[in-house]
Amino acid sequence: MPDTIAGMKTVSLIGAPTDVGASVRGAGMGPDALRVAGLFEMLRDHRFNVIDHGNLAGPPTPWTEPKGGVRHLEEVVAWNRAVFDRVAAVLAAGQTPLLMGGDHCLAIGSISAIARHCRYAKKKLRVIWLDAHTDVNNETISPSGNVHGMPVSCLLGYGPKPLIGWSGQPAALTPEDIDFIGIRSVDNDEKQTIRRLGLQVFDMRHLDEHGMRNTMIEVLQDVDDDTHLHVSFDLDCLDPADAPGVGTGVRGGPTYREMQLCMEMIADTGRLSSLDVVEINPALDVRNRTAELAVEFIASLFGASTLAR
Ligand SMILES: NC(=[NH2+])NCCC[C@H](N)C(=O)O
Ligand SMILES: [Mn+2]
Ligand SMILES: [Mn+2]
Repeated sequence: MPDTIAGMKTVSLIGAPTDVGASVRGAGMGPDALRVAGLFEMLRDHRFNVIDHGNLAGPPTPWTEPKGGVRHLEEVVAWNRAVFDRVAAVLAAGQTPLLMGGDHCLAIGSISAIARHCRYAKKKLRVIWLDAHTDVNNETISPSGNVHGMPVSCLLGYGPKPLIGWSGQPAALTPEDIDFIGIRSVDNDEKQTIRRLGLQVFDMRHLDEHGMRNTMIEVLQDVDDDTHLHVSFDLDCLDPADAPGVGTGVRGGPTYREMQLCMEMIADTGRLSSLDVVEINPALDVRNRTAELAVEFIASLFGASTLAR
């Protein structure tokens, strides 16, 4: 492994087996799919200490219709509370949290805990959001009411009341703290929010025109020694031809090679400090291919390039 991540000694796997923020069932099986695909062994083979904390507990998904524009709010709060508490504990122990979702609503708890940690540790938080979607809906504009389409709004302080302010500040993130990569599905009202907040969205058009290398140089330019880099990796960022096991797949994603380069360039900064791996839906997958692909990309993210020791 490159020396740059030598400081990252213990990776803590946290399973959050729920599809509470989605309307397609199955993302709750994501943590075990990642285990079966060998996530623990891969990290251990790359000389990390790895602790698997097992799965968090939370309420079952009730599969009710949205109320006040939000589906399953009470259960979403309960799951995120569990995620927040465990991610906070792992960070307090000086370990690197790797959240195994579960759907993308869990990024609310995960990134809120990380933002609070960064404030106390005097680190500059930067979030890289790898996704086909910007997930910047809220209860007034969401076409679905699904909270997995709202985590970014909640973290920016614009979501349903019970889901905002968890970091100890009105907003866990400011718009400059987050970069979106791979975007190709944005709802109409989300587009206005993106423009109003000036969010840094590197959509597929941008990747087509500038390539992954130039895009990542731009994204990573101000990452320095004081930066805590968090990656929120929604597997639907990939093309569904490569990653069929997702609930809201959108064709036209980055290629396998482009995604590998993205991961390697993040690894090269030596500043990756936490990770969400979300939206794997084994019920829709083909022989666990999507979880296996995720493990390959996570290996690159943690520094396992072809010529690394
Ligand atoms: N994390 C995800 N897969 N999000 C998909 C969101 C889809 C759509 N924009 C919605 O709000 O319902
Ligand atoms: Mn998505
Ligand atoms: Mn997402």
